[in-house]
Amino acid sequence: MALDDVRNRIDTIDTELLRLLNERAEMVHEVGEIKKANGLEFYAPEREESLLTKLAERNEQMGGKLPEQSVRAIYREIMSAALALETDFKIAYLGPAGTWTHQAAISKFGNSVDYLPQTNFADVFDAVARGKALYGVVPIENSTEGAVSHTLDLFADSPLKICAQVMLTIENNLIANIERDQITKLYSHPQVFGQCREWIHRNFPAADLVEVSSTTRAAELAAADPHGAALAGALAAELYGLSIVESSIQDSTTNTTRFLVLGRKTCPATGNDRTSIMFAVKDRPGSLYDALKPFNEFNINMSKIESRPSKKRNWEYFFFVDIKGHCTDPKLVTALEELSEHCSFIKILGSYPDTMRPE
Ligand SMILES: O=C(O)C(=O)C[C@]1(C(=O)O)C=C[C@@H](O)C=C1
Repeated sequence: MALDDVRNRIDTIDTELLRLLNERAEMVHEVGEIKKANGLEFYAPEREESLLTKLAERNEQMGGKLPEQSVRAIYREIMSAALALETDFKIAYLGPAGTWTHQAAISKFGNSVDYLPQTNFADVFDAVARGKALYGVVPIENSTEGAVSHTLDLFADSPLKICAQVMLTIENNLIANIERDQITKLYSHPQVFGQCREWIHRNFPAADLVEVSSTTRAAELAAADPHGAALAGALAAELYGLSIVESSIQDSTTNTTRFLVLGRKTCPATGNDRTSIMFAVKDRPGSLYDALKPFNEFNINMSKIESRPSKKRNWEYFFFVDIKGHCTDPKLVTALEELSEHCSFIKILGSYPDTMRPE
């Protein structure tokens, strides 16, 4: 076929696709009206999960040319447009624009919704609690650096629930607008310095390390410093017109950060869920051991445990535990009841799809 003929064929397909997308948008609008009338959540992570899984399966069955990742990316944007049609959809995130949290939020909610950058973790929680944003996105743990303790601490006094998680592969780069041999100062977020510790030791052992509040701020400062460079993502480099001097400098090739989506309600069960809880145990010997025993008894997989000072009383700790399953599963209900007997405080932070696939 001649080039023009193929392009004409593509034009016809695109017109048909557009007609179908608008037909879908009509349906989505109807879903939105039903949700409004019934006070339901507009964002439905469980439905998105099952839809994306089904589409990936169908694509494979039909021997589709598109890789699964592309199908998911295309539908991410279709659903983003759907959410924007259903309501005034705002997402608060740890800003400024260009941070890894911003990228995680976009990878979950797409480009059609509005994003509200916040200056710190508390403001993200606050924006959602006060209804300035429908959802918030915060980092919770990194595969090499561990827990983000700021986020954990904020759950103690928050009414918010976790409704989804986002896994993002983190690629840090050395970015600057000067030559490599002119660099004497490195700007970045402390977590990123931690993720690139060995690389810094090998490449810039004498450089001054300046810790700042975000990788975007690091890029901004590096752009104005004749001897400075930043360790940050590609989006931050683009925002401040910096070049990537060296890409992918993190010590671990599988450097991944897990982010949480916070909202007012948790997510319904999908069959593959994770539940996050926090609790404080009574002050007596063996209480933590006793508290965790029901998980063993009921064969519930515990994937994570962290502890943080409660900040309410000296030497009292909050434990943050993630378990496999949904908080409405009968065996989880019983195990959590048993656990609560050993606790001076317990809170279910939420149940949500346990997708470990990086976006
Ligand atoms: O099915 C729904 O609940 C919708 O709101 C529609 C839709 C979609 O585009 O398919 C959009 C957003 C939701 O998060 C999930 C699915």
